[in-house]
Amino acid sequence: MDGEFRREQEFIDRVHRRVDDLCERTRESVDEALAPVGNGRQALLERDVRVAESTGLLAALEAVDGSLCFGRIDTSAGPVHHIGRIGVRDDDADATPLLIDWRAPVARPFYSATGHTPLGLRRRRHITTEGRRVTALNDEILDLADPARTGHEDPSGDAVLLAALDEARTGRMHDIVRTIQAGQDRLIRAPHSGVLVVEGGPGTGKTAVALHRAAYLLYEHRELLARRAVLIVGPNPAFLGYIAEVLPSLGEVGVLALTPGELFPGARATAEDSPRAAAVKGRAEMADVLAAVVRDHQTLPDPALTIVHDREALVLDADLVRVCRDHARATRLPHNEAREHFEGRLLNVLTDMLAERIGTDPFDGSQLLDASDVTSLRDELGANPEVHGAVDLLWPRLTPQRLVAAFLADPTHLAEEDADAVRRSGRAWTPADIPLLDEAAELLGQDDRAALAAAERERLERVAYAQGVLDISYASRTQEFEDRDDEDSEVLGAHDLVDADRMAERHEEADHRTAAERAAGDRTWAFGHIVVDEAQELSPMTWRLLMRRCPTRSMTLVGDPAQAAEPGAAGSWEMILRPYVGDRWEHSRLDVNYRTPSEVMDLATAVIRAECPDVEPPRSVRSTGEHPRAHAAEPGGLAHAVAERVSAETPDEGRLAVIAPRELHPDLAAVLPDVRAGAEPDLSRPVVLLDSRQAKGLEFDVVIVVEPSRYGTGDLYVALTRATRRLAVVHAEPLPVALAAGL
Ligand SMILES: Nc1ncnc2c1ncn2[C@@H]1O[C@H](COP(=O)(O)OP(=O)(O)OP(=O)(O)O)[C@@H](O)[C@H]1O
Repeated sequence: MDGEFRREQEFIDRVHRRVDDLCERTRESVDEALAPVGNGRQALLERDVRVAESTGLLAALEAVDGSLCFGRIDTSAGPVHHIGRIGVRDDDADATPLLIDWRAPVARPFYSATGHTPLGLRRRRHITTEGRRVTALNDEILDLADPARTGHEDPSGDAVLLAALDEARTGRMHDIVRTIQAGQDRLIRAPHSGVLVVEGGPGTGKTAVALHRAAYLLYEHRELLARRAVLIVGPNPAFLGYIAEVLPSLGEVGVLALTPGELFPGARATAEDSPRAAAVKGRAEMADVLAAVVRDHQTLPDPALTIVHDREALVLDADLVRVCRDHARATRLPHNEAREHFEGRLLNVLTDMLAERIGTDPFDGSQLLDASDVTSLRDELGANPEVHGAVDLLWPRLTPQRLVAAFLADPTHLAEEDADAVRRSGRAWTPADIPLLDEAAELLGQDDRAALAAAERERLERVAYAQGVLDISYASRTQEFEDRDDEDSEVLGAHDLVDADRMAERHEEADHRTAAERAAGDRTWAFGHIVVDEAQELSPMTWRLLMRRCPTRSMTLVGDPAQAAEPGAAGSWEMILRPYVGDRWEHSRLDVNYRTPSEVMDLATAVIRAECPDVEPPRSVRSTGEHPRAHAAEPGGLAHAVAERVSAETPDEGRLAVIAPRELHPDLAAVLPDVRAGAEPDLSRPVVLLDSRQAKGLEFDVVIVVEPSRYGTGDLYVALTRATRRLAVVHAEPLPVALAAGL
């Protein structure tokens, strides 16, 4: 071990000792806090504070164990900074920063300095560790005039990146904090406000950038985002499982990840639509259709309704009810909220009718009832079940589920062929129904205001209580947890981990829900930031839903129109965004493919260009020398040919995916050992069976694409670009022409 190695090892040991120490003290603090305390309010308050502080800090510290420090920058001015997944301070009187969080401004040159623009750096060092042991140093000299050399120089500057890309896949996405490239870094650290669109071909790191950006924003705007949470929308459950560990490993917990089929609390999509039905349901015009459907429930009596009150028959005809309906509609309130106005006006009409009937002097026609008599009459009418029945009939209370289910059973306001496409027989919701439910909820509004007001009163009491807890926490903060204003104020404190709202929620149900968890159950939650992956797939109706969830329009949208399952489903970014943000959005491109070797990418490029000649696929950063191969199966022997390929290609380390049309899955699962066909593939297994939609966003060391002629071009392009090392194609049917030409 040379001197450079030894010094880095000593440094890494020191940081780990410090973190172990912090963990130990934090654990003790949790144990102490959890020990029985008296029933006194003060004791309980203090315990809440300590548990909240300590468990959050512990989670952040434990999440990064083993890969704490990965870089170092030596500045021309002299100071040296070590960069890590979290920031750590020394135990000395000044709490000197030992390790700088990768997101801190001081760390930025580690990612963006070049020989041309060294940003004040002399040298950049990548430190590779296995567990706590330093295994490699890779240095880049950024100030060529500086003669000092360490013997660990990496002249190409990309050895660490290429080694990371060559690693066997695990079925889980890993963070890229060690090797974020300058172009990616710029997007990760782009300002929080506004809409940022990141477009790029397969494997260009769009998902990685979006997730690291979320982590960066949670660091930069942690107060706001811990309170409002970040929503990540990904294409399918397998994808969300795949990315699940990236953010916690970066130390972030204020994140809610959902598929489009989970965006409406209280309903979950479990069925699939035909492409035609999904397209119809996704059109922006569906908002008008649903508004018309709601209006259809605000009916006029035909024939007239008769209400018997005190033996008087009061007749409500269409003209009278129309007046009430116009009045309620003029309030422009959602349907369930406007009902009260309808009911009020209807009662007035009935009261006038009744007063005239029973209160008119038969001799001179004057009104015998005074104002208080009329009020009593109105109250009596208001208690008459027949009046309630009439209101229920003419302006019923509606739930989004009832409204949308009734609409889908008998679709109205649609052209006949569209109605035929969306008419459903089953009861399960599909992903395309979710934005319809949300739209319906907007149109209907709440009808339980009394209950909500009571709940709000209770909540405010709990917030007041929790504020007391936090005030104690602030007054009793230790230096260890104290937040600092300087550039690397990375150690979390109670005020970062909890706020009064969140604390209040804990007391509501004695649970420990984060803002993200609360947001999951609240349709009207306004997120602090929304990240959408595979954004090219979302329909205009889903965009409407998402924009409602983000009134500040702070969003990161990543996608690749060439990978769209239904080309042009939502139109261009401009068409999507203009209605919501005008031209106030930024568009950027990533054009280096970090996943797919050039041999595989060349083939995928030929396939996509055959249909979309204008597509500009990304340039692969690696080549493996292994060309994709086609394997023709005997008639009837497809499954066995696939099984043979799987056994020949399964890597010792890493993952293999068989990507096949859904209808072939039962036959394939029957011949592939340990492989199950199902809606939610288990990516932790060495061999996984998927269809192309399920493979979106994922990657595997080896990919076998089965019967490619059955895919649309977008889906085939996705399937072909999932491999990090090798691709094989197995088919019994003729291959698509462009694919055959490239193999
Ligand atoms: N700077 C980087 N350092 C190391 N690995 C990287 C880097 N950028 C991207 N990668 C890796 O490249 C692979 C592809 O990245 P990612 O999945 O984010 O691409 P994508 O653009 O979302 O792809 P697709 O559109 O095909 O789903 C991942 O394994 C990711 O970790």
